[in-house]
Amino acid sequence: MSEFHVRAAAEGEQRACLELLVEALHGKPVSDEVWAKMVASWPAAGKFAAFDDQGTLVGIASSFDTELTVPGGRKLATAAVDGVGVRADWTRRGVLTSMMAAQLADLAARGVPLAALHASEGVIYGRFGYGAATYGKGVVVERPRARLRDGVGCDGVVRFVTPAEAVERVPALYRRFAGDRPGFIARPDMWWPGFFDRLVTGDEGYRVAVHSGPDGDDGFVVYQSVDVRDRQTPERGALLQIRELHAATPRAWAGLWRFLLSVDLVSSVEGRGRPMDEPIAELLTDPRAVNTTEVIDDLWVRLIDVLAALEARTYGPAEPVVLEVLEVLDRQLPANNGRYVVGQSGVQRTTAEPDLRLGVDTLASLYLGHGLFSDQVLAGRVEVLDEAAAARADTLFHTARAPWCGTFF
Ligand SMILES: CC(=O)SCCNC(=O)CCNC(=O)[C@H](O)C(C)(C)COP(=O)(O)OP(=O)(O)OC[C@H]1O[C@@H](n2cnc3c(N)ncnc32)[C@H](O)[C@@H]1OP(=O)(O)O
Repeated sequence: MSEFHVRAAAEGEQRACLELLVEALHGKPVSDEVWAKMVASWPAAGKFAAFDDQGTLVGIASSFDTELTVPGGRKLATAAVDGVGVRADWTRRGVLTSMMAAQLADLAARGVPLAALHASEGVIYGRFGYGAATYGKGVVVERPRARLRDGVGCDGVVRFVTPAEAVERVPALYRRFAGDRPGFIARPDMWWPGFFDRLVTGDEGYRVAVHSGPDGDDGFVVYQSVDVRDRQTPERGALLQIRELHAATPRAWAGLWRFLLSVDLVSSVEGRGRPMDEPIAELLTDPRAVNTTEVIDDLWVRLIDVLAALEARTYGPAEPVVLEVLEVLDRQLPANNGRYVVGQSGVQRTTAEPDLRLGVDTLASLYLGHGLFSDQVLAGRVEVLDEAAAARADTLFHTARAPWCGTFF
């Protein structure tokens, strides 16, 4: 069987890496025009590549450096893993496993405590220590039934901005509230051109509207209008599909929803991957105007440095628990193996007897506040050594707001 080796990608290999990734994801070939737009946001740095014994590229694992907001509001250095692919004639021979090992070792050596990604399939990344840490829901609001309660979202104004204004204003606006919720990531400058080129300044024709409240601009929505009428349903109006809706305050958020639900000739407003706790039904006189159409895993998180990650977040009001954390594969990041006492007054390594024992992938899925230790006990993913401990851990790790990323990378 042919051999392969993995190394950091070198300058000049970026386009081949992108072409391989796009092909693995069944996208269109990378034209010169597309490459010219991508080149600035697709550096060689942060890429591990696999080559066969002829030196031909067969796999790519890419990441960029960013920050992720953890419960309590601290922003922790994070590798956003933004492109993973293995050439179809090289899959299931350990190429991804080798690239993940190289990437994790590099991140650990550089002192990056977290990695995060959006997974193409739910079965790939658990074996590398990732856990599904945030979820999003799909919603469709039937506009004819959707009457807002009196006064909801009335104290601001919404205005369209041109594509050029959007490019100018929206990144700064996003920066103002990017730290708001566990799971948010900072969007580096190189993230935005791809977003605007694809959706706003290119052919897709998304509209961008900005909300202004008493203190100025405080939210924005990016959406497109899809004509779904046909001969059988001439009475139907358009479907508005939200791509992004972010706001600094609940009032700005409500004002943006008011705007979307006020657009004429619209039958429904759809959002995908919205926060699990987004209270749209609460705005309406008839909560049944809102249909939840799907729940999908959003951000997968990997704790590369378990102690640093646990120390960085805050905890709810409960007595401490001692967690025994096991790496999924000992050879990956063995320094993480051990016992940690976790409580409101801090986190330390300990030699005390453990209350709960769990894999680093399970801890990652609970880290940002999604889900309950108790449920993971039922799933056999948390071993209980002290019967009262799971309920304590539930309270310690719970967050008031559901974690959510809301940025696709
Ligand atoms: C963050 C992102 O970019 S997500 C996008 C990920 N990329 C894609 O989905 C593109 C299409 N798929 C691919 O390129 C490849 O199939 C990859 C990257 C998913 C997997 O690469 P491979 O080199 O085949 O993985 P590798 O051989 O190291 O497999 C390791 C283990 O994971 C399993 N595995 C890997 N991919 C899958 C999968 N899609 N479904 C089920 N099991 C899988 C393998 O069976 C193997 O299991 P084992 O250790 O029990 O034998």
